[in-house]
Amino acid sequence: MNRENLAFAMPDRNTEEKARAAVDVSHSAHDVIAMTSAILSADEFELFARMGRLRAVSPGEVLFRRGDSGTAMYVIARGEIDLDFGDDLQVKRLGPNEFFGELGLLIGDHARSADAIAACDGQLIELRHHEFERLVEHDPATVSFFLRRAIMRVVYNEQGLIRRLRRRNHDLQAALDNLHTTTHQLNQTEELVRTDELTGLYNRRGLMLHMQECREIGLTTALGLVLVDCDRFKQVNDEHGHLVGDRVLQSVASILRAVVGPEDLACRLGGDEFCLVVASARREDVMRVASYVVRTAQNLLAMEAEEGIAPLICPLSVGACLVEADADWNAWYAQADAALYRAKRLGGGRVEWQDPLPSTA
Ligand SMILES: Nc1nc2c(ncn2[C@@H]2O[C@H](COP(=O)(O)OP(=O)(O)OP(=O)(O)O)[C@@H](O)[C@H]2O)c(=O)[nH]1
Repeated sequence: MNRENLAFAMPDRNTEEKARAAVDVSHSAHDVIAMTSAILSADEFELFARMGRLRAVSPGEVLFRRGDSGTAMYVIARGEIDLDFGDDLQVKRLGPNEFFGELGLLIGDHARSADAIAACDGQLIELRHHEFERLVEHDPATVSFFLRRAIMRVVYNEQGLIRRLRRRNHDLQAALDNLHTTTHQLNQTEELVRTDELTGLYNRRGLMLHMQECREIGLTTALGLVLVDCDRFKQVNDEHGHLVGDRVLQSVASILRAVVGPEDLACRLGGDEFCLVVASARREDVMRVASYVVRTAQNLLAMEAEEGIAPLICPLSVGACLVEADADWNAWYAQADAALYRAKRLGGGRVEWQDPLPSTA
């Protein structure tokens, strides 16, 4: 190689001193930085310049792409090269006297870990894998120093990568924890939106959402609907106060909770009106549930009367029916309410059944 052409590229005193310092392998921070830098010492540069070939590059020229199999190392004699490691890793810009692609020289057929692209006009020294033996024969001491530097650089880069991965892992874990917390809060909020505050049963909104979900999963079988209304509840409030009235409503909720199966749903529709959606298409199952509700209230009332305590419950009127899962809530309610109305008219504290009403369409 013409040494005059390379005169401009020879490392200056500073660069050389930095690299020389790296020859001393005591592991001070400074040494590690010098050893892991890509700036060649004067000896290294001279050796590579003597044994390699000059290659001119123009801006944007691609030397290799990530994943390409490489068998050459490059030393920058003039100009700048960008190494792009992809993802969100920072592009590394190398300048004069720096080297890259060393694993191509040292081990040959090595998959490149970055794109190498010329940032401007420049000149590179190219050394191929098969020339490695020649380098060793020519100047084993400098090659040995270069090898040590190359290994340290790989280890240093790897440690940097591990640190970055750990940090990213930590960030991901924090984001995941955040997501869990938010999901939990959303679930809690959704639960609150669906729940009646006083009794803990589903509220009307919860019932509507439940019906919507049943339709979305394609539930088409008939269901039982049990409409429950307190008898003379206003009187409880008037005679014993609102708090006692609240406690009575909570007792009704407890009876409903006790009778529902895992597939059924208990709901407070509002005021002193409740309902049960029973997952059965059999009249006898629905009537069993409805009768249990009325009888339990009656039994509790009998106990109260014996003990002469403030009311914990009141008589309940119930209307029961079978409804089509795909019919709308108004049709369900109208059918059950017809039965409930009869139960009230007959004096309350009883169950009435209603077959499907004639269609009004
Ligand atoms: N304590 C209490 N009372 C409520 C609540 N919500 C509604 N009420 C009262 O419940 C009463 C319901 O009265 P009505 O609809 O006349 O029912 P009722 O007195 O049971 O009459 P019948 O159903 O005909 O036997 C009203 O006085 C409402 O103020 C509540 O959350 N707590």
